[in-house]
Amino acid sequence: MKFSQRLYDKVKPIWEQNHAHPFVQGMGDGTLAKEKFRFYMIQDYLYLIEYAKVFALGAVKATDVKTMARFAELLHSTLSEEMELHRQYAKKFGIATQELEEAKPSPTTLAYTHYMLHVSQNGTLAELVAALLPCMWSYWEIGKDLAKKKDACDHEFYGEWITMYASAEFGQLATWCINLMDEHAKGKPEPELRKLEEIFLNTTRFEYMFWDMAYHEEMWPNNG
Ligand SMILES: Cc1ncc(CO)c(N)n1
Repeated sequence: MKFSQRLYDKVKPIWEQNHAHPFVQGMGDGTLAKEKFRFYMIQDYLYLIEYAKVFALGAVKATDVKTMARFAELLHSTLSEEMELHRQYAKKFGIATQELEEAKPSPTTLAYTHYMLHVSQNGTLAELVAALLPCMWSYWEIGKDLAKKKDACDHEFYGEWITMYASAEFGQLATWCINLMDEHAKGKPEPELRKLEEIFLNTTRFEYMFWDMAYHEEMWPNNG
């Protein structure tokens, strides 16, 4: 069995919870409150700034030029394409550039991004890939799932989001990451595989928490 299949089986129940989450379902049927999506967009923009740095670290840790180039492409496409989607949404939702740039991360955004950066800075390339894989893979799965729903891709607010994450281009990036994980897991002893599995599980848990944080527009307690 491929290592990625083992990872998938391990987190399947959590991914099912992601798909069933009212935030995700609300994007799919178009009923999600705009305020919640606005909150999500701002937090996700902050998330992507840190996430892009994980790709930069991937380029640093890559041991061949081809992998290095691919990480550089991912860094570029995150900054110019994925974050451009967010900037366009910000315009649509009346979020000024200044508000976007001055926004502060919620506890969940901070914990999630810091965990990913910690693993990426201190771990092996395989550990870095295990940390970022749930982000790409689970968004692609959610995108494809929502795109199947009637009219979802044409929705005034959520259609562009669904179209981007369901796209073949995004799918190719996710597939590349899945293959890279399998390549780097090959021949590794069981204790190392268990460590990779734990990292993958942790960022999967954070993905769920991110949806939940957005749905509840959760910042620090006591308005602090
Ligand atoms: C929280 C989160 N996970 C994954 C992605 C996909 O890149 C994203 N934009 N945001």
